[in-house]
Amino acid sequence: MNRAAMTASQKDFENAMNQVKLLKKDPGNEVKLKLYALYKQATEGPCNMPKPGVFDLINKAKWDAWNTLGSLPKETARQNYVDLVSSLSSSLESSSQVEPGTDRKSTGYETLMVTSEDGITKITLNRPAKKNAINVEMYHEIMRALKAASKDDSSITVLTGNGDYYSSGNDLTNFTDIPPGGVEEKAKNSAILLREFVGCFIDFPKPLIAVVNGPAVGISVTILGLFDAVYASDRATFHTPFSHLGQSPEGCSSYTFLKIMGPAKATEMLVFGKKLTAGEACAQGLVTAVFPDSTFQKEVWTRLKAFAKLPPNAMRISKEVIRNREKEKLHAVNAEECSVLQERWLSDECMNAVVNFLSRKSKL
Ligand SMILES: CCCCC/C=C/C(=O)SCCNC(=O)CCNC(=O)[C@H](O)C(C)(C)COP(=O)(O)OP(=O)(O)OC[C@H]1O[C@@H](n2cnc3c(N)ncnc32)[C@H](O)[C@@H]1OP(=O)(O)O
Repeated sequence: MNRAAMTASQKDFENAMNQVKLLKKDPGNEVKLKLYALYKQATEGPCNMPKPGVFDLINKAKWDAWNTLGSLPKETARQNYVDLVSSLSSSLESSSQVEPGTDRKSTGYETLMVTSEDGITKITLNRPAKKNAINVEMYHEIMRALKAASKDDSSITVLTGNGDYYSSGNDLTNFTDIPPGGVEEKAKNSAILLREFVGCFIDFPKPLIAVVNGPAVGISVTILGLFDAVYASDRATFHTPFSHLGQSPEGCSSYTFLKIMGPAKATEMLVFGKKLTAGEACAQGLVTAVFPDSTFQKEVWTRLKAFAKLPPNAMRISKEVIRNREKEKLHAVNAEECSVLQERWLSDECMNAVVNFLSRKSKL
């Protein structure tokens, strides 16, 4: 009897492991850690591995989850794993039944909303609960959306944010997903991703407009120098706290900001991390126009719809004439900024700043 139950449980365990691979929705980090811990306990018994170092955030979280299970018997861990997967499968299935074919699914983007209407392709950063922080998936999706927009039949392209923030910049948890090659490989991959991401903005062929609906931080600010117009709500702020984060400027801002506002003002922002109000950013040339938050959407979209009626080829060619002679320079600046950052990401200053944010010791 006992033996039959154990055999059945082992089979269920294997089925459950397969079911996890087939889950359509990500169950979230907390659940994934529980699954990991139960799997390790069920297959290897109690955790007797040395505790990973403080910077090895992912392995430390895994170790903590496993270690918490103490001396839980292997069979119980196996059963708990099976129960957790079964509850997970039914809850994820039922939630997808409640919202069949939502907008996000139909557009094929997880972190963005992309619409095309009235000659305008609108790309909306859509992680409002995380202040539209740009995670790795969002970097890839923005590049995909820009490539699609460059070829669609819209005249202009707009980037904006959903919720109270435009974007809080790079998602600092991007730094916690360390590949087998360690932090050096992570820094190298991030530099490659960043270079490709910024390159898409440098090369974007149509008028590109930022509708800055709220505060903007880090890379969401620096790339504004590559936009053709920037409209801001008077609630928006512009903040590039690179020194606070042990990092250095990107998005070609080491070149564009100097041209836009001059070296003294650019240094205040990029080196000393001075946060600008929308009015200040407009006075310094980073922002095209500022509108009261209460009428922001109405005024901006009226203006954009009028722009989108202009002859698209003329706009595209005018942008080419204005921007093309700078392109080579911008790509060179982008490459240099990424290689400097690759080193910075490995510095104690940067690692401490990320750990402080993740352990909620510091906010901007
Ligand atoms: C691979 C390419 C790299 C490119 C290099 C790019 C560099 C940069 O962009 S540097 C700038 C990085 N950004 C930051 O340092 C901002 C960090 N965030 C904050 O300081 C604050 O969250 C805030 C001031 C933006 C907002 O504060 P508050 O209004 O108090 O809201 P919360 O802190 O409670 O945020 C809500 C929720 O969102 C999460 N979150 C916000 N920003 C980020 C972020 N940048 N990365 C990761 N997560 C972020 C925050 O953790 C909260 O999450 P929960 O605790 O789960 O609710």
